[in-house]
Order: sequence, then structure tokens, then C-alpha cells
Amino acid sequence: MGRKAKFGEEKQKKGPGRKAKKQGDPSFPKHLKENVEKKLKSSRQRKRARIATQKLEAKALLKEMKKAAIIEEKKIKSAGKENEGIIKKQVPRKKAPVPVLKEPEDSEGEGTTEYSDSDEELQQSKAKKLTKTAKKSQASKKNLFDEDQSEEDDDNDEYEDNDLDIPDDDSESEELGDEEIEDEEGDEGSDMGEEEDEVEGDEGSDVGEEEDEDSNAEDSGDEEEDGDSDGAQDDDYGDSDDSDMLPIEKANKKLKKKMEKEKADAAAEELEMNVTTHDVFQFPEGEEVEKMEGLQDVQQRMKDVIMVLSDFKRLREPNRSRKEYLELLLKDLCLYYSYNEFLMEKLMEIFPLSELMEFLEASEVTRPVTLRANSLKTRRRDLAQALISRGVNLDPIGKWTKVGLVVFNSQVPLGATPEYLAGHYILQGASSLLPVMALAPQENERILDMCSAPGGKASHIAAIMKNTGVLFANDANKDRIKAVVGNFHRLGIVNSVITNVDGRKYSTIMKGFDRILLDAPCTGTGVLSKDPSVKTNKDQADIDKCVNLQRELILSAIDCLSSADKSKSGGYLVYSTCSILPEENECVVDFALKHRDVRLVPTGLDFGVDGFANFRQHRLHPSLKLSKRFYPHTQNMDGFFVAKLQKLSNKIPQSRKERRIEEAMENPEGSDKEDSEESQEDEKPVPKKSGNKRKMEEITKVIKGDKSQKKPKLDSDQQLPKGQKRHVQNVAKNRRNLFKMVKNRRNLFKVAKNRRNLFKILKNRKNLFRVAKNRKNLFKVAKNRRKL
Ligand SMILES: C[S@@+](CC[C@H](N)C(=O)[O-])C[C@H]1O[C@@H](n2cnc3c(N)ncnc32)[C@H](O)[C@@H]1O
Repeated sequence: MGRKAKFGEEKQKKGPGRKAKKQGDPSFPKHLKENVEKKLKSSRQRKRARIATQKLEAKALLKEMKKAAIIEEKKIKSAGKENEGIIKKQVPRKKAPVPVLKEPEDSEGEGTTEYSDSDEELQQSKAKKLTKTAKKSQASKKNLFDEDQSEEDDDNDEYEDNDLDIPDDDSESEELGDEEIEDEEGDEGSDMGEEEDEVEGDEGSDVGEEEDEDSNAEDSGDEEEDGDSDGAQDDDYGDSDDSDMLPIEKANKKLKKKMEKEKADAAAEELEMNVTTHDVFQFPEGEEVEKMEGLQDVQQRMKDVIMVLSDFKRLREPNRSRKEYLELLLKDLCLYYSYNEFLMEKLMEIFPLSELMEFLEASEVTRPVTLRANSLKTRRRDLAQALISRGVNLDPIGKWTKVGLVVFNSQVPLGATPEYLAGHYILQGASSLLPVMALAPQENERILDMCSAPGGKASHIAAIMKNTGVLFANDANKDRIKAVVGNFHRLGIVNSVITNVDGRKYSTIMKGFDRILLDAPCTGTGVLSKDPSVKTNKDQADIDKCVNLQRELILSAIDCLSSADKSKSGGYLVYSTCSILPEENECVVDFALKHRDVRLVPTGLDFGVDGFANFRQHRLHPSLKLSKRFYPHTQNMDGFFVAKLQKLSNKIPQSRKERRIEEAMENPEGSDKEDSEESQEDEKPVPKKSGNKRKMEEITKVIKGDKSQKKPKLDSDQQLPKGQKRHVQNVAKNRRNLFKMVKNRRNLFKVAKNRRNLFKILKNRKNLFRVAKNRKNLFKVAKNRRKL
């Protein structure tokens, strides 16, 4: 039998039964006493009362689930698209508490009891739970690192430091820890307000009446009652399949249905919007192009144009070309994302439209703060523990690095913690770990970082070398080199020589390095979120300037390198930039492949996008696919390029063009094929001599007649159509002129020859005068002699 409500009476002591312990007797205000007594006469009414209570429970749960779903959705949005991403755990261990709904399946009784509290109680219990789990969360992280430590105490190598990888099946405490974070966020609370009201409103309308009438018949506690209640639920939900379900399960089912419906509605809405767009979008005329009310209009037009371009045949306006649509899109993209047209065009050449949008969006979002644990001074797990205890929320970056940590939020400035000052870590973008990993430095090697300031990658190299061998850290910028000195001191690097030399001249100073990192100066088009000024201040001249410097630096770096046959460990060069422009990346490496005896080898990085082997008019070496590109929209890291080269010998191969010129000099009659591709790639101009030679050959051909070409047989001029006749006449005229030119030239030669002869004659004349003078003198001498 169910417990009866006691109106105004003192509580009766109960026995030690489970239910008696769990729940006190229900009590009601006295003024309701009479009504309730009347209304609690039939068992049917009591059943209905139970249903009402269950409904209440379900509503409360529903509300919780909605809250969690909204918070989760917000988090996912803010975390950006990281599905493919390497830094996946930017929003770590945050799960909507939806799975909690399954709990009652395993432990029915508990589930019912746990969620049968009133709304307020539920909130209170949650708050308590959160306070507990807030502590638990930090503790659990510590434990995680502790476990790693005990497992890997003998592990000193950062490449083997496989510690912090958090299992996918996150612990409960982690989930709850996140709930805590969610609750702390004030704005979420305000977002939820509306939702709560809605739910409460629903409650009122659904069960308000029954609640008033029957809420005192809460818990029967015997089996007969349970059976009845099932029946009652059947009545209520009208679904015989649901009869065995707990209210929580029903609530879950209901929520799922609601979510599906919302999803379907959203899809339908989008479809409708698209269809409308198809019908409505008209290419703007004249001033309409500039006349946009706001960014939303621009955005809508961009979407429309992309849609048209995606199915151009069907959706275009008949008299409009693809170029026109692209130009309109270019304008809108520049306006919407604040780029200059030059850079936007460059980006449009690199990415297909859909990917371009992803890239642009990702470039609007700042990348997560990441740091590298300095393995010379600490282990990543120890550092993580220390920082966690200071209120830093962090995680390993990903499985691909053993030293990187991503920071979600911090209560302390990361550049001023005792750990930072003691050199236990350095703040470094995730992407800047990649070139060093590709370089794979070894202990006791001689390594050069040609452009090292401020020393992030160089210090990473030194750490992997474990302070053995010699690391030359160079930079041409005197001021920036100071940062290298500072960082090296802080990080405890003692195997390094810091130099301040123009990298282009380094090979004249020092050679014979086992490995070289050339992290070249570049336009910075991969780090737009860090430096948005790049969006507007770059032009072709900047790119050309960078490319020329990069070409010179890469050749110089190769010249500094030991070749594979001389260096025990290989003679490797890693070329990297934080630009995504192929001109600064693949094209520079391709240039090096043509001008030095090097080959591309795999970077060893098993993620990222393959480099371009073809790009627009550039036909690059196929092995350029071995290079790697990294983008903010695919890896959630700065845009980056990494290529690894191995030097095979010190030979300097001639470029094809140089070979051709030499051949032409040796054999002027030889073939003179044009290689358009190379003429674009190579900077060196063709010597004038060869150009004149070619011109002369052409002239001779015209004069003598090109035997290789069939002459058209002409019977008479009358037989030719008008246009051709004129052409033939022109050719004849030109031919005559050429003859004249050649004749004149010959005459000029003759004139010159005659001039030369005249000079000779004059010279002879002078000599004759001299002879005559001498003769006169001789006569005088003879005369004097005779006199004597
Ligand atoms: C991309 S930054 C290098 C970043 C560095 N590798 C790091 O990880 O901290 C490029 C560097 O190249 C340097 N640089 C520019 N021209 C140079 C040259 N001709 N020779 C050597 N270094 C140069 C710049 O001063 C700049 O510090």
C-alpha cells in the first residue's frame, strides 16, 4: 500500500525499510486537506497522481537534457571544425549529459529515486554533485598523469613519451568536470533562461491540474500499485510499446523525437531557402553590385553565387560567363572577409570554392594556445601536473607529438609562471613542431638552423639532440637574435653557437652540416588569424621579393650541407614556411631540384595534405607530392609547408636552359627548341648573343627561303583571294626590304673596310712624312759633312 499523507500530524517513526529511509512521508498544506481527502478515494485517482509525478520527473529531466544539448552545441560551434583536426581535444571531455539517461536502464530503482526530486531539489543535488566533481576532475587529471609517470619512469626520450593520450572513453568525473565549466559560464545561464521558461510553461499546462489534485499519491511501494501504474501510463501515452518503459526512457524517446523533428524542419527550411535562392538570384547590374545593405546581404550573395557556380550549366543566367560570376564572388569575398583582391585571387587559385570558404572561416578564428615541454628540463606529464595545479586546463595536442600541450583556458599568464621562467616550456604554435620532427635531428650531429630567430624550432632541435653535438642557430636580424640568446639561456641549451650572418652567404663561411633547417622568411599567408594585416598588405612584388630570397637561401643551405655520401646520417635539409602560396613553397623546392643535386624524401609526417606537383602553369617535379601542407581548416593549426630534401652530391647540375645556350654557342645551326615552362621558371636571362644569332637565322631563312616549309604554288596573283593577295604582297615587300637591309649591311661593311684602309693609308702617309723628314735631315748632315 502507498504511504498516506499526514496533514498537520506529527511524523510517525518508520522502520528501517529501504523506502522509508529514502523518502519521508509526503506532506501537504492544511488548506488542501479536505480536498485531498476527498480526492484520494479511488485507486484510479492515485494512479493518475503517480503519472502526474512521473511526468514532472520526465519534464525535469527533459529540461536538463535540453540544457546540456544547447551547451554542447555551443561548445562544438566555438571549438570550430576539428573533425579531421589534429588538435581534436580543444573542447576536451565535454559531453552532453545525455548518456546519463541510460543509467536507469541498469539500475531502475535508483534511477527513479534519483530523478523523482522536485525541480529545485534536482538543481541542488546537481550543484552538490558539481562541487564534488569539480574537485574530482582536477584530481582525475592528476591521477592520469600519475599513471603515466609510473608506467614510464624510465622513459627519457621525448619521442617515446607516450604518456598523456587520454582514452576515448572518458571517465565520469571528466564529464562532470565539464559540467562544472559549463555552469560557470554566465552567458550560458542567460541563454538557458528562455529555454527554462519554455519548459516550465509546458509543465504548467500539461500537468498543472492533475498535480493540484493528485500529487499527494506519490509512491505506493507495492507491486500491485506498480502494475496499476503501468496501465495508467499506457493510458497517458497511448502507446502500448511504451508500457514497459520508465518515465525517463519515455522522456528520452520524446526528446529524440523532438530533436529529429527539429532536424527535419531545419533541413526542409534550408532546402526551401536554396530553392528560393535558385529562383530568385539575379546577377546584379551596374550599381547593384556595390549596393549592399549589410554583411548579411553580401554573405547571401556569396552563397548564391557559389551555388550557381556549383551547377553552372543549369543555374547560370544565359548571357553570363563563369568569369563574371567569379569576379562578383571575388569582390564579395574581399568585402566580407576584408582581403585585398590580389590575395583573394591567389587563395581562389589554391582552393576549390567550398574549401576556400572553410579556409577563410578558419582563418577568422584564432588558433588554440599551445606549448612545448622542454625535454631538457622536464617531462610533459610533470609539466602538465604543475600547470594543472596552477589552474591551467590543458591536454596533449595529439598523438603525433610527445611534447606538445594545448591550453584551453588558464587562470595564470602562461608567459610568467614559475615553470615558464625556469624554462620548462616554451609557447609555440603546434605547426612549428612539424619541421623539426621532419628534420629528425640526431645526437652528436652538426646542425644548422639558418633562420632561427626567435629560436622556437632551434631550441626544439637542441632538446632532441639532448644538448650534444653542435647546433648553429643563425639569423640575419641582429635584434631578433637577442631573443634566441634569451630563450636558449632560459631553456638550458648549451650545445649551441649563435651567429648573425646573412644566410645567403653562410656557405662561404661554414659548410659540412649533417642537417639544416631552413624555416624561410615568407609572406605569412598561413597565419592570417595571427596577423590579419597580411590580408590587405601583400602584393605580387612582396611575393617576388620573398621568392627570390627563398631561392637564394635554399641554394645556400644546400651548399652548406654535407652530401649523403659524406655525412653519416644523410645530409638532410628541411625547407619550411608559414605561407600557403605554392610560389613560396613547391616552386622554390622545384627550383632547388633543378639547380642542385638533391632529391625529395618523405617528411615522416603522416598527416597533412600532399604538396602540389602541378599548379596552374607550373609543371613541377612529381616528387613534390612528398612535401606536406597544413591548413587551419583541416588541422586547426597555422597554415604551413614542410619539404625534406637529401643532398646527393656537390655537383651543380646545369639547367636545361644553360645547356641549350651552351649547345647553341657550340653549334649555331643546331636546333633551338623553346621550353616555355623553363623560361618562366629560370631567372637567368638568355645572353643577347644567342638572341641575335636567332634573329639572323630567321632573316637568312627568309632571304634564302625556308626549305623546310612548303612554298605555296602560285600561278598568278589573280587566282588568290583578296586577303591572301595582300599578304603575299606584304611578304614580298618585306623580303625586298630585307634584301635591302642585308645589302646595306654589306655596304656598311665595305665602308668600314674602306675606312680601315684609309686609316692605314693615313698612317702610311705619316710614316712617309717621317721618312722624308729623316731624309732631309740626312741631306743636311751630308751637307755639313761636306763643308767640314
Ligand atoms: C620564419 S622566421 C624564423 C622563425 C624561427 N625558425 C623560429 O622557429 O623561431 C624567419 C627568420 O628569417 C630571418 N631572415 C630573413 N632574411 C634572412 C637571411 N637572409 N638570412 C638569415 N635569416 C634571415 C628573419 O629575421 C626571421 O627571423
